[in-house]
Amino acid sequence: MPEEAFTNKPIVWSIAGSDSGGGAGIQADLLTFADLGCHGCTAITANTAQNTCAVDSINAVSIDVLQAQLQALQTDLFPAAIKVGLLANARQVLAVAEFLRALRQVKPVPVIYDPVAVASSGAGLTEEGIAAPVLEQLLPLCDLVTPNRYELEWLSQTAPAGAAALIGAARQLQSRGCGAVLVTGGHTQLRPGEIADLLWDGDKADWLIGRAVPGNNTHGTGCTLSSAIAACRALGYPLRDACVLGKAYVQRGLRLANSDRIGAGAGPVGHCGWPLELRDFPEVLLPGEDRSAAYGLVGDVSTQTFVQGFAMPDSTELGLYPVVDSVDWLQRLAEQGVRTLQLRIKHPGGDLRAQVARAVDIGKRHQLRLFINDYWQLAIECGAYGVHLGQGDLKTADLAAIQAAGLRLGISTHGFYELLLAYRYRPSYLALGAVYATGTKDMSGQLQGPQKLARMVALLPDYPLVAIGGINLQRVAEVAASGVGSIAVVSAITGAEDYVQAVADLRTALEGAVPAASATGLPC
Ligand SMILES: Cc1ncc(COP(=O)(O)OP(=O)(O)O)c(N)n1
Ligand SMILES: Cc1nc(C(=O)O)sc1CCOP(=O)(O)O
Ligand SMILES: [Mg+2]
Repeated sequence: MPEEAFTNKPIVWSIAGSDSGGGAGIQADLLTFADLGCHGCTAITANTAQNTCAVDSINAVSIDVLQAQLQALQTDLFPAAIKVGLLANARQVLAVAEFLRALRQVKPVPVIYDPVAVASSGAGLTEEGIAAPVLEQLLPLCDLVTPNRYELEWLSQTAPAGAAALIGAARQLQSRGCGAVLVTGGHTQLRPGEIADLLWDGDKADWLIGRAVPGNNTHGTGCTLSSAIAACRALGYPLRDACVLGKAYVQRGLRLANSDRIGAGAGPVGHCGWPLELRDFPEVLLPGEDRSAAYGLVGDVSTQTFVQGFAMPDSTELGLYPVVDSVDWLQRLAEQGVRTLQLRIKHPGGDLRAQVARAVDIGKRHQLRLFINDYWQLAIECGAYGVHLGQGDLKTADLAAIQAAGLRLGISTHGFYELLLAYRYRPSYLALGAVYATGTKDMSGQLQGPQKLARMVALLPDYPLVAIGGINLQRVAEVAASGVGSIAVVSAITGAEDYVQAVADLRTALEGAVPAASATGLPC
């Protein structure tokens, strides 16, 4: 039963070259895997002799030796994700592709390919003639390919000048059969001071914009990024979140290790632990914002950006936050002294406007923080306290009108990418879900669990944050340990035998709960 590895840590493989200087390749990959809580295994493709100044030689291992390593790993240490780096010649490309194809038949595993061809010093790292087997055999087996600008030129056979051309080249490369392409921005500053990576997933271009870090310790950034993404995939993060986290991990390494002095040339990027600080995370570019022209997104749907953000609630701690589907429920819960509530009518019957107006009236009489889900126009018309919108609504709702009317805005998020995107609007609160599976709404594929929740909460410790999804009395302590200031529930109240008791118990549990540094699952 090889795919059931005997391990309680996700196993990640690196199929890559050894860097004798310890800054890139296998050495960087193993440091990254360990740092992010994974066990790293290796299949070495080449033994390079290099230091921080130059690559003196590249010594490819034989196909037998490469296959022997892969075979040994497969029988005992089945991977949860694989990073592929330097492949020294066409024979290696074909052997790795053949192996991955067979492995897929056993169990699909995310494969992240960093198409290393040229060292940052400019030295060529592979034999001529590997582009064709890479494109034809390896690429279709990869979930993500992470070229830098030069590697993109090499593989797409184009010389993209400018952002729009980069998007075109990434599209073209992805159309060769891989799941997505992440073009790293270290070699091209499209705007001063910004290092932007482009993610093309076959559907949509996303720019992840980081800040340039002055300094020379940049060796191994590409290897570290791809191995961090592989580690995050192994830990269960979806691709977009894994890219955001990988970029944050590299940014943190650049920031914290930049005063290190290792070697006379470009020193290694740091490996400094799980990123928990917002300043290391990229900004997600919103289409239609001023600088989007510089990133080739002219003519896209217009988006409003908000320098000042939305009106804030009176407290960052919104407490117990029931989400209910009728005005009667609002009335009942307001009478129980609940202060934050949401009207979420998914199957409207009767006069919707009248229901929203009645809800707003109850809200005013009881001084509620009352959010109206979905119906933002009615919420504005009726003078509601606030509106709650999902990610899809952000493309269609008139956010400027909501803001101008002085309404608060809550936004749903599911994972790091959506959190960073929604945060760009500076809403009145951010909802993080779904913490657990729930019968109320199909959230499969968007479940976070308490540990991921805590890692997201750590980014915005002073911002109003709401946890939602499958939360009940037994889970309140675990959720509140993340430090989140509010807990939204549907069925724990509206499905309870005795809702009065349920409200009392949930409030007591929430008030008695304490944030715990250990909730992130990281060393404190
Ligand atoms: C507090 C809170 N968080 C998330 C949601 C989900 O909102 P949305 O994404 O708009 O999905 P629907 O609720 O409309 O199905 C919420 N309602 N409240
Ligand atoms: C409406 C909703 N939105 C979610 C999100 O994650 O965005 S989870 C969810 C359902 C919450 O219901 P319950 O408390 O019964 O699990
Ligand atoms: Mg909604």
